[in-house]
Amino acid sequence: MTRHTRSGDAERTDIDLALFGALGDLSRRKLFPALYQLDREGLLHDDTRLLGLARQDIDQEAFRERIHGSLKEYVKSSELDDKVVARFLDRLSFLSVDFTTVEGYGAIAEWREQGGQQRPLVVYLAVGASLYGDICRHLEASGSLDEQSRVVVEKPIGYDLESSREVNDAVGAVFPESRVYRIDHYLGKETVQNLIALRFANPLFGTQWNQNHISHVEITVAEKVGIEGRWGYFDEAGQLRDMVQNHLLQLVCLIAMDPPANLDADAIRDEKVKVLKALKPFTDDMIGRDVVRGQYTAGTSDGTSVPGYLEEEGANTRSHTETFVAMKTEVSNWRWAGVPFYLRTGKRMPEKLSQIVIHFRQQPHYIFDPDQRALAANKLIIRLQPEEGIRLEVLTKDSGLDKGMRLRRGPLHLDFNSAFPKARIPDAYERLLLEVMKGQQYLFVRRDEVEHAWHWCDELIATWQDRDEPPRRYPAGSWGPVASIAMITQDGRSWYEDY
Ligand SMILES: NC(=O)C1=CN([C@@H]2O[C@H](COP(=O)(O)OP(=O)(O)OC[C@H]3O[C@@H](n4cnc5c(N)ncnc54)[C@H](OP(=O)(O)O)[C@@H]3O)[C@@H](O)[C@H]2O)C=CC1
Ligand SMILES: O=C1O[C@H](COP(=O)(O)O)[C@@H](O)[C@H](O)[C@H]1O
Repeated sequence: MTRHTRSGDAERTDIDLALFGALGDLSRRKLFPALYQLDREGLLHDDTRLLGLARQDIDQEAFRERIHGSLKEYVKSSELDDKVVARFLDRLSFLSVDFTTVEGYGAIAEWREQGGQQRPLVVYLAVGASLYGDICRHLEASGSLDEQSRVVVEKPIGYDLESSREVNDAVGAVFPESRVYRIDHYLGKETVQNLIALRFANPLFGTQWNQNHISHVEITVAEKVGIEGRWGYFDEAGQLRDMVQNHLLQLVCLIAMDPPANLDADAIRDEKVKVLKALKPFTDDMIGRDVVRGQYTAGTSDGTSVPGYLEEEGANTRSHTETFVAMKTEVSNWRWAGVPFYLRTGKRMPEKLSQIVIHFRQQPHYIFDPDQRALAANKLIIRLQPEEGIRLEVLTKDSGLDKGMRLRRGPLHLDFNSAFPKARIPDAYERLLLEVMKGQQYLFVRRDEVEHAWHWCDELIATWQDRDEPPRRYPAGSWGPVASIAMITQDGRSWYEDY
């Protein structure tokens, strides 16, 4: 078993991994490339075995060929090492199973036995949530599990609070919470984890992190892509369920939470739950003023014409599903009362950009040029992607004999790529898979977090539905509906645009 230390060192953990949905998009694009990278970094135990499961009836060789193809497509050629590729492919086996019937599951127990020694089984469910219950039950019934087995489940966990409870109940009937790993891949991103280090390792920020010193917080998660051929899924969900319920609310939690007593998973997750419980519910009049829903129309992306949402393949041309949301919310507690959190996320924006901007308050008494007053506040910009880094905007005197005491805004900049040039920034799934293997849950979402997040979103969606308003249009390649700019300017502020 793994010995975990606070410095992150861990012996390589010997596990068996059973990947359900091994021929799907997520496995191809993310999971196999991430597992390969772990092997390349020497983080997979020599004896670790990987079993792919899907419906298609293909043999071992064809499976390995497919996975080799995925590595060639999704791993940089400079990172493909023939020796490691051969070793990695050698770990793979494949089983064709219909996940909905118990018959095929006996072969999984046999594969476990062939492996000889008793190593923990990690079950990764890279399939739709409607299959989670069947898979867990059949695994148990076929004797494939023991008290060390753990399960990894993908988002979305349901469609609303009620359906998420059904999914969690079905998984929980077989696996106790301490062995359930709910993925939110944003928690695996390097800079997101850095939020914990930044806030709780630096006294400078620790003492300033509250409503006395911070005027407002901005979170932007802009995507350049549209819905990528996923109309069926996306139109049911919309951007609120697809991005806000999980990724953006997790970011809010990490910014707003109180310091945990230690770095144990439950200490961190207890604090996150308190934030979710303190999110201010939206009333009908707040929705009209503080929330903007948008849907993209035809426009351009990287200079090329792209269709609008309603012209995407498979579209229902009357859909009111939102592809953009901007909102002002608040965490109603002593630390944050009166501090707006402005969130926005959308598809088909001009660029892929995820960043958090912490706006500090101005000095209580201002003594410089009145024309420069708007400049006079520090900002902390935490860039999640691309070009991960942290920048603190500070004010200094503009140099030159003729400048008097004119102020100049300048950055104290920590760009991870240039500060740590040899360190490859791992993909989120690499970090998350490694933590599952080590049996560490702090980067995974606990059931009550999911449920509080759904509760808050469900109330918002119910009010939207009562209002029955169509989303506002924005052309693909823009920063969203004009109303999202008006929403923040009504408070005398603007979205941070120094990209
Ligand atoms: N794709 C992505 O980028 C992301 C996906 N997710 C989540 O990950 C999960 C998987 O998504 P994705 O990879 O896109 O899905 P896909 O539809 O691309 O893949 C599904 C996989 O499951 C297998 N499968 C489905 N039903 C059965 C069945 N009854 N019996 C056996 N095998 C079955 C398919 O096998 P076969 O090919 O043989 O039919 C296929 O390998 C979903 O929950 C999704 O929401 C989350 C975040 C991002
Ligand atoms: O979970 C999801 O995330 C992606 C965006 O992830 P990122 O790591 O590229 O920022 C989003 O496109 C997708 O719709 C959503 O399901």
